Amino acid sequence: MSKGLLIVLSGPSGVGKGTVCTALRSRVPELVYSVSATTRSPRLGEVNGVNYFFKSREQFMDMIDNDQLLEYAEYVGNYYGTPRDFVEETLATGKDIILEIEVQGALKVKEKFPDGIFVFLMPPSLDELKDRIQGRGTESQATIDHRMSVAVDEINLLQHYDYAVVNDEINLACKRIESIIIAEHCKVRK
Ligand SMILES: Nc1ncnc2c1ncn2[C@@H]1O[C@H](COP(=O)(O)OP(=O)(O)OP(=O)(O)O)[C@@H](O)[C@H]1O
Ligand SMILES: Nc1nc2c(ncn2[C@@H]2O[C@H](COP(=O)(O)O)[C@@H](O)[C@H]2O)c(=O)[nH]1
Repeated sequence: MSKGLLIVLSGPSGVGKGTVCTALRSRVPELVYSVSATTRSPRLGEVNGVNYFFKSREQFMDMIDNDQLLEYAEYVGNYYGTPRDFVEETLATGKDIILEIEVQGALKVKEKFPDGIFVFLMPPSLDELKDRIQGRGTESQATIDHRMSVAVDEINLLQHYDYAVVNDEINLACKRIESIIIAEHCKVRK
C-alpha cells in the first residue's frame, strides 16, 4: 500500500485556514484532519479533542519531553504542536492527512517530511486580513495587533511553500486546494 499524502496548510492568523479546511473536509471526507495540542484557552464553542487538545503548560512540556510532538512552536504567547503518532499512523494506512499550522511549525515539518505538500493560504490584502481577524471577534485588540505584526513575517516565508492559494472566496480557495491534492496524487515521483 502506498503512503498517504501529508498536506500542510499555513497562512497568517485570520486568513481563513480553519474555515477553508472545514469546507475542504466536507468536499473530501476521506481527508484526515490532525487535531493539534495547545496551551491556549478554548474559545466559546471549541471542544477538547475536536478543535484542539487543550493542555496546561506543564502537560505540553511533558509532551515535548516524551517526544510526542512531530513539531511545535510558540506563537503569540501560547504553544501549539502536532501529535506525532496520529500523523504517522494515518500516513502508514495510506490515508491523506492535513495539518493546519503556523509557519515556524510548517518549516520544521518540511525538514522531516520533504515530500509533504506545503500550501500557503494568502489573504487578498492585509486590510482584508485585519478585517477578518477583527470580525471573528475572538481576540483582544492587543492580540490582533501582535498577530498582524507576525503575519507580515509569515508572508515573507512564502518561498518555502509549494503552492500559494489566495482565499478570496471560500469555495474557490477550497477547490484550488482540492485540485492540488488531485494533481499531487497523479504526480510521477522519481
Ligand atoms: N474567503 C473568505 N471571505 C470572507 N471571510 C472569510 C473568508 N474565509 C474566512 N473568512 C472569515 O475570516 C475569519 C477568520 O477565519 P478563520 O478563523 O478560518 O481563520 P484562521 O486562518 O483559521 O485563523 P487562526 O489562524 O487565527 O486560527 C472568520 O470569521 C471567517 O468566517
Ligand atoms: N506550529 C503549529 N501551529 C499550530 C498548530 N495548531 C494550530 N496552529 C496555528 O497556531 C495559530 C494560532 O491558532 P489559534 O487557533 O489560536 O488562532 C494558527 O496559525 C494556527 O494554524 C500546531 O499544531 N502547530
